[in-house]
Amino acid sequence: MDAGSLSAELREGQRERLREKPGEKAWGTLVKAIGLMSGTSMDGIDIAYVETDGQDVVKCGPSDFAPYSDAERALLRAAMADAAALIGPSSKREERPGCLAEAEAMVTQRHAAVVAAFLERDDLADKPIDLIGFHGQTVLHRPEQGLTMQIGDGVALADTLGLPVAYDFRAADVAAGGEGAPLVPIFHQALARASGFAGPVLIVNIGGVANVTYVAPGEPLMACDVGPGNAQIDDLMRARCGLAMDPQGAFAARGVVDERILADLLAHPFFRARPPKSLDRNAFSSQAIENLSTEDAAATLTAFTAAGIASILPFLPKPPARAIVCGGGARNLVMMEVLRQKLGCAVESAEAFGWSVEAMEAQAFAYLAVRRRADLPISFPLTTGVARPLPGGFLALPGHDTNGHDR
Ligand SMILES: Nc1ncnc2c1ncn2[C@@H]1O[C@H](COP(=O)(O)OP(=O)(O)OP(=O)(O)O)[C@@H](O)[C@H]1O
Ligand SMILES: CC(=O)N[C@H]1[C@@H]2OC[C@@H](O2)[C@@H](O)[C@@H]1O[C@H](C)C(=O)O
Repeated sequence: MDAGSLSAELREGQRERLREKPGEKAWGTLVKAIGLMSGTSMDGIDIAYVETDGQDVVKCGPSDFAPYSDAERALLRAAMADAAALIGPSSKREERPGCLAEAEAMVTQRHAAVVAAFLERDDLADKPIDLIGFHGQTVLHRPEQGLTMQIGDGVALADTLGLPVAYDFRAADVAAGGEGAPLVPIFHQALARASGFAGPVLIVNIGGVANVTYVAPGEPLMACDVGPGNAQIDDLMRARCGLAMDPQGAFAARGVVDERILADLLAHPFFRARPPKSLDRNAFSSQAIENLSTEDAAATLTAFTAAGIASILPFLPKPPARAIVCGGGARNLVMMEVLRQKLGCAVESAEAFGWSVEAMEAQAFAYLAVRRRADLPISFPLTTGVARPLPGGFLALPGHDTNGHDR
């Protein structure tokens, strides 16, 4: 079957479902999509269901999270170290040296299992899925060298699930001279527009790395990575206490910020660089906090993340009227408090607006998959630095090669 007849069959399936449910609102042009995100904190896989036209209409449904085991996380860390071998003028992003091939197979299989389990949910029983958005796991991000690598085999995932899969979303942007990240801003903009905020809004995502999106009526979408997120705090907690994170910021709350070390950390040239800009997970060293107590180190790293986020303020066209925080960092009470001090505006959790703290990125990749299918741009001059709005991602159809060619 070719790509055209497959999508015709999907469209027919969609009509069939609408016929079956006369009482339901006919979301004729909406695509039923699942988004999958394995973020830089490497804590696990977020999965979310979204119905969207890839533009203004976004209906978010159920979501879930599946943690990686310690062994899987160790394999991802080893893959990240092995990916560093690809840095250099002759590097090719298709290469999988060291344990990268094993890690990629694990990532693909775990995602397939997570989707299969998710589809068993009762609340998805009457929602046949049209499309999957598969981010994969970033193991290397060096846009200045034309290199960004997300492992995860989209073609294999499409075959395993028997569903179309959009994947490898960052490559086209980096190939066109962009930063390749962040990509979630166009989704943030859709949410913010639907909420009808009157003034400028700063959406702050605190995952492994922190990034922001600035949305203001009548102004172009603007976004960038802003500094470290939780990754260094997680590394500290794992190394010192065998914990996955600083729960609710409890360690940071008992510590004292080392202002000298904080100032040194903030002297990094990244914070003075104009956006667009993006970061590798391991861009910042944790050496400076090695001699501090765990509590003081956690307090200092938490303040570092919050100050990094605030460092974007001078680059914004107008001061934000409010900041909306998503990503796991929104669960860190100390982080939220320090952000309130540093941003000088109302700082609220995404949940205050009915948005998801945890599932936002997975939802975004469902939305971006739909944009891929519709050939709509996902990156923009003021989000990744790309010269003009650019679509991104490849589409794998079951039994077909990337972008629908028969195998
Ligand atoms: N209850 C909590 N208290 C403190 N920190 C938390 C809590 N829950 C989550 N976190 C932090 O959030 C992190 C996970 O955040 P998130 O899921 O947004 O990351 P991610 O998916 O890797 O994101 P990104 O791709 O944006 O880097 C955890 O590693 C942890 O540091
Ligand atoms: C290269 C890469 O994977 N970057 C991630 C990372 O995690 C947060 C921040 O750094 C952001 O730039 C991006 O992820 C989100 C999902 C994005 O593209 O918007």
